[in-house]
Amino acid sequence: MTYSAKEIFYTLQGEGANAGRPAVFCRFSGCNLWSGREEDRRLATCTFCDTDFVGTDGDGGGKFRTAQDLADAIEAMWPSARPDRRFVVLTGGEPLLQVDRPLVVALHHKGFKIAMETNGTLVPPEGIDWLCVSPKADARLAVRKGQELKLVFPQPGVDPENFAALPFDHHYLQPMDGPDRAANTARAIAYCQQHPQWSLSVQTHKMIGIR
Ligand SMILES: C[S@@+](CC[C@H](N)C(=O)[O-])C[C@H]1O[C@@H](n2cnc3c(N)ncnc32)[C@H](O)[C@@H]1O
Ligand SMILES: Nc1nc2[nH]cc(C(=O)O)c2c(=O)[nH]1
Ligand code: SF4
Ligand SMILES: [Mg+2]
Repeated sequence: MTYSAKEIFYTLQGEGANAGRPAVFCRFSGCNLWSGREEDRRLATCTFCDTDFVGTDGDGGGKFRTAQDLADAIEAMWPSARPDRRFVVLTGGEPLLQVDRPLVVALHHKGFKIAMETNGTLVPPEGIDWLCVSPKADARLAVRKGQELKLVFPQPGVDPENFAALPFDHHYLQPMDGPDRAANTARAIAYCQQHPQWSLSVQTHKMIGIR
């Protein structure tokens, strides 16, 4: 299996329950819900993406011929201190187009806790330690349990109550970024206050100016 990564970088997780935690991010190339080309956005299944996941030309990106090669590249981003705190976030694009058991095994072998950000349309391999599922209005949800459900809000035609009963440890609303971010944030705050099962996830990395 050859893996294509847009970029690999060391930062803090910006979103959800692990916000603030140092993490290596591996952003896989490609997605099953959008080509990543602006001219295709309007007709895509997922239309609000805030991410460039096309190609392998970002910092630390490239093609990795084996799971071992990719795990080595991820390990190289972690500082020498506290190997016991190793934490990687597999994202994209859609990581489940590429993440497989050999990669999970190779990362665990190096002592990484593995988190994943996924749109929930594809079934993950065994062994992901922290699964964050972010449902999209027009896509069938295949992954219906995990640690964190993080719904971008508001999405036309999506009622958060459709997901409230799914067995996740945390249910988050994340305001949709874009031209209406301020209004979307106000609506998400109001929704959480009225439906206290839900908590607000703010994209803290964008506020503090880190990746
Ligand atoms: C870029 S996606 C990559 C992982 C996966 N494809 C997914 O959608 O979950 C990472 C996270 O950013 C969220 N996201 C994407 N565009 C966003 C936007 N415009 N505003 C807020 N969150 C957004 C996604 O819903 C997801 O939780
Ligand atoms: N700092 C930081 N935190 C994030 N959490 C989820 C992200 C993503 O793009 O998947 C992301 C990201 O791109 N940067
Ligand atoms: S599913 Fe995720 S990566 Fe794909 S277009 Fe939507 S937000 Fe972006
Ligand atoms: Mg992001």
